[in-house]
Amino acid sequence: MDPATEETPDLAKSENLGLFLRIRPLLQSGVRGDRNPRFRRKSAFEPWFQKMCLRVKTSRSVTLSPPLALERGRTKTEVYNGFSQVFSPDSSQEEVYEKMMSPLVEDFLKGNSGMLAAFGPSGSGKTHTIFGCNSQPGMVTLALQQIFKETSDSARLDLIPAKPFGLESDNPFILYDIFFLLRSLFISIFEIRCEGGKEERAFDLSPNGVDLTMHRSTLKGLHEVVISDWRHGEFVISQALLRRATSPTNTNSQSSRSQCVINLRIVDDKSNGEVKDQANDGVLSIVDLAGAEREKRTGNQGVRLLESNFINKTSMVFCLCLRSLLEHQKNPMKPLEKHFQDSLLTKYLRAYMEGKKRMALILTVKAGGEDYHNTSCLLKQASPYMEIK
Ligand SMILES: Nc1ncnc2c1ncn2[C@@H]1O[C@H](COP(=O)(O)OP(=O)(O)OP(=O)(O)O)[C@@H](O)[C@H]1O
Repeated sequence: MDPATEETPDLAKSENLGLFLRIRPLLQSGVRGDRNPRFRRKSAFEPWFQKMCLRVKTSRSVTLSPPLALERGRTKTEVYNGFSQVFSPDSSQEEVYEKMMSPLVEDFLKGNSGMLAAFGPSGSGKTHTIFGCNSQPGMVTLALQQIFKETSDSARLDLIPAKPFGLESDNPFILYDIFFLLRSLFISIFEIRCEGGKEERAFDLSPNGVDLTMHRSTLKGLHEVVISDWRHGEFVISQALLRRATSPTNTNSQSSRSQCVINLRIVDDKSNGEVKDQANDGVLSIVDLAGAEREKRTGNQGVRLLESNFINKTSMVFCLCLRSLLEHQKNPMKPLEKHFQDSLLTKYLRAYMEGKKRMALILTVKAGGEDYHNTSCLLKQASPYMEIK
């Protein structure tokens, strides 16, 4: 097969962890997001093609080349192959959604749990991918749209012939309401942060949300909001994000300073009044990790530096869990290390860290010459995860 037209593996059938790579477009110098003056000055004189360290080779592989200044040393061009899909800098949110998120949502609508986590250096586009903006809605909004579209479509199919509750109308809004008498969608959203270098803690970001405590892998006190349609869901999330910890740094004008998790849960048969065990419901978790950062690059000091240490530690623990899972799967004699205990996020995501539930990772990277080190570290570290079952 022509490598340029390689097909994305069918995520629903594949047993492997979905590992996606998205390359952020180069933002113009001085545009928010690239604020380190040292790099801005240098790159102003370089032609655009010299600024690129990462290029799409095929739909599933990339070529990483050191910037010219580094090339004189020992480093050379490397190819990273086997991603579920590589998204080029001009890929749209819809394209990313279609290839990466939609199979997880379809699985979720069948009652299965799943998780998508965005992972990558600070400023590489994790938050943009997950939440997007008004003109480019992200994975969460697009997922809500798909959930409400598919559920109202299936309501139409299931309910019109039966004419439930004696309704004669074929008004789709009425049918849609009928559907949600039978099923409800709940959203919860929380962040894990570390204030002033103290112990990490979880905070509910929903209205009237409180501090949360974790018992085993369950958060006590996490509030769920019932969602009536996708716009309502989008509104709840946008309000919650106003409460999320963000700060300007040298690498991102609005850098996330916390790990943020959104959970969607559909509950069936609300009308029969039975209280079901929530543990059996399918939950779709979407995780926006705070971006690992190098001190030299961010120039963080004081509180920002303490936050950085927390962010880097969580990223490291997350990677150690996946590394251990991979080694254990390759050699079952090798025990699965209990790294998940070392951070709140991995404790919460334990089932995923132990390979018991389906997950997908999207690695986000910047392709500028000055991003070579960060991009190279991430690809070296994370590309083996594509072998995880
Ligand atoms: N695909 C994209 N298209 C256009 N702009 C993008 C894209 N990805 C990221 N950006 C822009 O780049 C900047 C940094 O992105 P974002 O805040 O999503 O990074 P991040 O990885 O979440 O960083 P951090 O870990 O510091 O929170 C933002 O201004 C964002 O709008």
